[in-house]
Amino acid sequence: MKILSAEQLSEADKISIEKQGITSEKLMERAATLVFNEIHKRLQGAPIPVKIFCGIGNNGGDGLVVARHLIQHGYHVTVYVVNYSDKRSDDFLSNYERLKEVTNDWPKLIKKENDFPDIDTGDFLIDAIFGIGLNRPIEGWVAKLVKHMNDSQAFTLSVDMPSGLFSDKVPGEKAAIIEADYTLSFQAPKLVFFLPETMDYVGDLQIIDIGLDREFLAGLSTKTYLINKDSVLPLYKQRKKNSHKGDYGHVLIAGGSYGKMGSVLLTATAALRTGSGLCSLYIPKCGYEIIQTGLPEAMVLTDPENDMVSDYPEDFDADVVCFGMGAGTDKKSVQALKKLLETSDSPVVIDADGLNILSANMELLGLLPENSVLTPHPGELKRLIGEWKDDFHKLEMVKAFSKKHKVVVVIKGAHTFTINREEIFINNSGNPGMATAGSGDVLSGVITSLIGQSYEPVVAAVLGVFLHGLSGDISSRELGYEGVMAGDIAANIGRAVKDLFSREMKDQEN
Ligand SMILES: NC(=O)C1=CN([C@@H]2O[C@H](COP(=O)(O)OP(=O)(O)OC[C@H]3O[C@@H](n4cnc5c(N)ncnc54)[C@H](O)[C@@H]3O)[C@@H](O)[C@H]2O)[C@@H](O)CC1
Ligand SMILES: Nc1ncnc2c1ncn2[C@@H]1O[C@H](COP(=O)(O)OP(=O)(O)O)[C@@H](O)[C@H]1O
Ligand SMILES: [K+]
Repeated sequence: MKILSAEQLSEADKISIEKQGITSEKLMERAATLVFNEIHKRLQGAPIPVKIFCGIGNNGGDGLVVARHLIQHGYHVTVYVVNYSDKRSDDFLSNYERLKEVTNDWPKLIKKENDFPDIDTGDFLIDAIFGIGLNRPIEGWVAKLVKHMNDSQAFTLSVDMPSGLFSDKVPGEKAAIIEADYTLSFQAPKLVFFLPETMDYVGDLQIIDIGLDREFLAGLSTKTYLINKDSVLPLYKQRKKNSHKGDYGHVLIAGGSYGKMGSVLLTATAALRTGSGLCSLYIPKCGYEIIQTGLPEAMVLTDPENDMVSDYPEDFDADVVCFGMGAGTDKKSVQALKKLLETSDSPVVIDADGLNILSANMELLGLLPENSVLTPHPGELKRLIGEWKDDFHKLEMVKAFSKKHKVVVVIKGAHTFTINREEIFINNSGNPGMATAGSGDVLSGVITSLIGQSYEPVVAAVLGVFLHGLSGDISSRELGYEGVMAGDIAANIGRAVKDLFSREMKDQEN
């Protein structure tokens, strides 16, 4: 699914109005009626106080349309106009007039702090103050109103965007922003909804298709995508009936150290669960029995060292190598990674201590085979590329890094971002149950396995991250967030693949 900028969305508005021969007021009516429908579906006529805060632009206009429909359906509605200026938009004004059709209660104007209404925790708030038109931070009494709404702890639904969020930049640290419980956003997701610094304001997100011109939307170019089931289904390669283990890749996983053999065990398990034909591990001697007992399906080669890897078997014929989990950063392990990079010309996957070794020995970056995949969490990323000012700056820095070193970078997090040169793929599967030791090791195994099965590295990363998250979702459904362990995520990868094809789940998602 494409992620669009505010400019692209405004342009899509204009074109759709022209091509569909409708007025902007009609488009507002259509969009806001869909918002009303969603609210009505959930509230089912409940007699709770609904307080709608409308700005004076088109986001406020949406709020007025929603208000009209709610009043018509018998809800207990109070409409507030957040009167921060006198420049009301045309469609706001016409919908302000149209409220007369359904009520004699004129909206209450808020012009200063004294006008703020009391808000009870049990109220249902609709935030239609600002949408994609916000062009500077909210200030003065409007900022205090935002705080008043947030402090109330009342359930808050934002129309299009939580007011105070910009679609294309991170607000300042002390900015006033509505903390929505639910956001109903028009037509396309916005990048800020997924960034670590701003995603908490959004609450649960639902994108509403307001029927903008399909042809125009299809032609819009973007380099940023939200990845859901529909995006990954076409990437998946069906197995051939007439095939054998040699067709599904031989992966080699190198790493582990004394006390940290579980990490490579998890990676190798995940690789086999993702369908690798053959899986070998290159580990220190101390791990031999652990792996042979823990994963009889895997083959094991040992390093001359007992406690860490210090070397690399250069004549070993693997389709893809993954290096780093549990490896430590000893000088000897630096040599091991160096030798791997010097001998390999096909893409490798580097995770965990492999990344820490790269950060401390930047000259090794030049040895990375083209299209290698690096899978840092934010801490590892900082060591690798340095500090960023905010999440947008981080994305620019990672794009530059990806271009310079010709690698794919997977920034792990609640929404994992896969960055390939200019392109950004934002993952939309997964849950907080996956915040548990070793789940990153599992992800490396999944991605490595897919590369071994001949997926392009960037495709392996995007599909692998999605499957890993989906497997986490299946695991949490069964075990609860707290109960999920990394091994469960590895164990459920096959179910995640099956789940990709289940229609029922797909329908629930949208
Ligand atoms: N296709 C779509 O996306 C549609 C969008 N519509 C709505 O239109 C909204 C955009 O409307 P507008 O462009 O009128 O903008 P907003 O309603 O988001 O903002 C209102 C105006 O306030 C001013 N402003 C910005 N920041 C301010 C600040 N900090 N303090 C005071 N004033 C400030 C700006 O001049 C802006 O035009 C969308 O978010 C959506 O809710 C719908 O009505 C119809 C379809
Ligand atoms: N709140 C969350 N929601 C979704 N996915 C998460 C969440 N927290 C962690 N994850 C996923 O779990 C994995 C954690 O990886 P990492 O930080 O490397 O952990 P470890 O080093 O213990 O393996 C990543 O793939 C990340 O995207
Ligand atoms: K809003």
